[in-house]
Amino acid sequence: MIAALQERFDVVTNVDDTPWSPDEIAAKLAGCEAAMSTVLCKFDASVFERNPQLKVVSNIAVGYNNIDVAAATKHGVRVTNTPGVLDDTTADLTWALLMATARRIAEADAWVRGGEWKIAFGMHSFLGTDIHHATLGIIGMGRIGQAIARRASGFDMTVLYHNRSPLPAEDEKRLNATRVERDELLARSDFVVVMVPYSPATHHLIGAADIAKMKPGAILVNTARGGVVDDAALVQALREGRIAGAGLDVFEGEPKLHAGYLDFKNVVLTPHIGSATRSNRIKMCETAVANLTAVLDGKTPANLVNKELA
Ligand SMILES: O=CC(=O)O
Repeated sequence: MIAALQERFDVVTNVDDTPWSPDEIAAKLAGCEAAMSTVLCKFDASVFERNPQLKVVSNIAVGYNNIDVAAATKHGVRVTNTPGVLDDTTADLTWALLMATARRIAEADAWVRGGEWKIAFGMHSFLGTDIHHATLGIIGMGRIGQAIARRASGFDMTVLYHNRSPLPAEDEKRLNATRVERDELLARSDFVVVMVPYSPATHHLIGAADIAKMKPGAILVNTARGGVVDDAALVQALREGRIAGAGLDVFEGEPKLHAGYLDFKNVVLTPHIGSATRSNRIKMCETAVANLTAVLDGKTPANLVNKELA
């Protein structure tokens, strides 16, 4: 991908996944018209103030909470993202976490590797939670939420969802999903999946009071963004045995983790890998290149976040 960009542009790269600070980004972008970034790099207002020549920040992600979009817009900088291409990949990981938590896969794997398997079939060993015919509640029924719902039909699940606005009736029918209020979803679901973007409005959307409304045997899955779930509240609820477990791919302040999570075998942890398959990452990069190139060619990019700059 970098080679493709180099055919047309002078490219400065940072390929080793070490995030640059806003100050470093501002300095490295001196003279640059375009930036391409992962969610690791924070583009705050100072980056835009110090780089009036900048035309576009092309994020290689669907989320863009690493970018101060209001500041970008104020400086006429287009912000783009990569929606769509990663929906199925992220839905797959969400299901992997849901199933691993329900059936205690990580815990059982560690047990076998630790040489603890002495009796061939344990009548009471690793009893988990049934997924089939259970109720799945999805908070945030955008494209990824819908991809998660589609997968539930193979498990004969009841699918509830909560969204600001209801889906069109034909989509609800196709997904076999029913819109309910958030409290009802929390109270009825065996699996609660959060799939909303992070913003000040969704900060700690799932906090202590919400977890308290969940069924005691329920499992919470977050593959959306750290900060949407209040980690301290979740750790406390797990400590009190309020819910059966959690599958988590994203954390507040990641890669730092709330240390409490490490105390629980009924929590499955992955390091923000929702979109991490080889073919999907290639698609994300291709989309990001197309967005960036469109702006530099004076065209409206397909995935413009600050649409007022179209
Ligand atoms: O977290 C990854 C993304 O937003 O694409």
